[in-house]
Amino acid sequence: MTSVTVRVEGPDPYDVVIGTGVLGALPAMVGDRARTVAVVHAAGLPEIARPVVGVLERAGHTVHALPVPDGEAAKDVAVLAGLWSRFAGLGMTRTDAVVGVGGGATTDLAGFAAASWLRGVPAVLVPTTLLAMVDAAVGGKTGINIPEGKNLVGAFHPPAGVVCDLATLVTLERDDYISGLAEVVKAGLIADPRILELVEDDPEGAARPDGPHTRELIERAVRVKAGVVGADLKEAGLREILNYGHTLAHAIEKAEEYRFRHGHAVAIGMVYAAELACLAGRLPEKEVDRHRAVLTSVGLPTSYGAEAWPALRAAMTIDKKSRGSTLRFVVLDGIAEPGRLEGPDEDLLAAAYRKVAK
Ligand SMILES: NC(=O)c1ccc[n+]([C@@H]2O[C@H](COP(=O)([O-])OP(=O)(O)OC[C@H]3O[C@@H](n4cnc5c(N)ncnc54)[C@H](O)[C@@H]3O)[C@@H](O)[C@H]2O)c1
Ligand SMILES: O=C(O)C(=O)C[C@@H](O)[C@H](O)[C@H](O)COP(=O)(O)O
Ligand SMILES: [Zn+2]
Repeated sequence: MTSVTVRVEGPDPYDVVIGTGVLGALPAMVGDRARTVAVVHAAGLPEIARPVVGVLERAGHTVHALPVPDGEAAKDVAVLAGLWSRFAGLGMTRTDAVVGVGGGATTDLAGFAAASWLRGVPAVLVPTTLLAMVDAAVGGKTGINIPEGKNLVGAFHPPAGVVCDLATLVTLERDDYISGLAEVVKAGLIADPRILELVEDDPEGAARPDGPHTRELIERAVRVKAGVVGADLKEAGLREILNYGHTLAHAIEKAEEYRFRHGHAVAIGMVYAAELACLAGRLPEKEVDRHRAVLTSVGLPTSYGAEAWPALRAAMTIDKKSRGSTLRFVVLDGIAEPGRLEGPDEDLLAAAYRKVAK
């Protein structure tokens, strides 16, 4: 199968290579200057990390595999501090490199470890979940969680390259694959309606890594992300659209102590944002119905407990899009027409939540 390369523009442009058996692209991204390469990988994925280590060793690097906890548990300050100690022990200098292998949690952690070590060393990312391929590994947002909130500590640190080997997706748990579809659908809702049509025409196929349109869905979502972050790396404005659904989603993740899949939370959050826009007279009801239908069709949730509202409302206050005490939401005025809703009143916020509450 041939590969496709998506270029991400910005201060330091880089490539996202998508295909099967594409690890050969890694050495050029890591570069000749790196003597030591730290391969930070999810502990449960040694068989995926092994070929990464192998390809880099054959390219002449001294490679160290550094396992970290699987999933969201990796995005923790103690895990990050452990990596700093390992980097110190390996004598890593600014010409050395970090390679992150795993889902979005692992690439967020590895990226932040690279951003913070010596104030910044190169990071190359090898995402192994759908969500990490289409979203987390692209764009340079890195970070960890703290008990007070999701991704509250981090840095913008674009990778030197991203390699998406589609072969890795076959071992993903079904719910983890479906979680990634939420970010794919998000890309469709904010920018590329063809994504929505592909999912709506064959939701069962969209929910499998061997589906007929998997590659096109991934490529389209990566192109949406690349286009946005290439124009606005540091989220001065445009990039906020990638946060569609995330204001409520991050509050749900915090309430669930980060044991709730990110994509599942984003699915609920996007329906909430759609309900908000509808109640504010900006989005027709039929488009809210379309949100629910497309997300439900692939097995994503669209509702959450009614009793959770006070805690969720409190958690939304420190969303990164807030300015002072003013909450700001990404909303849609139509499909692929993102806008902002600033300082909605409390009755509107609560009324929209009642529409997603179960
Ligand atoms: N930086 C960004 O721009 C950005 C964008 C979107 C999401 N994120 C973050 O990404 C995280 C979610 O990422 P995720 O959905 O990939 O979840 P994840 O990283 O938690 O991975 C889910 C599970 O799948 C396992 N796994 C990974 N690859 C596998 C494979 N090929 N086969 C079998 N198992 C595999 C992981 O070890 C983990 O247990 C969240 O922390 C979210 O905040 C970041
Ligand atoms: O890349 C972005 O920008 C996004 O907002 C993408 C989101 O899917 C992602 O979950 C991101 O990590 C959320 O960022 P945050 O700034 O709200 O923590
Ligand atoms: Zn997200």
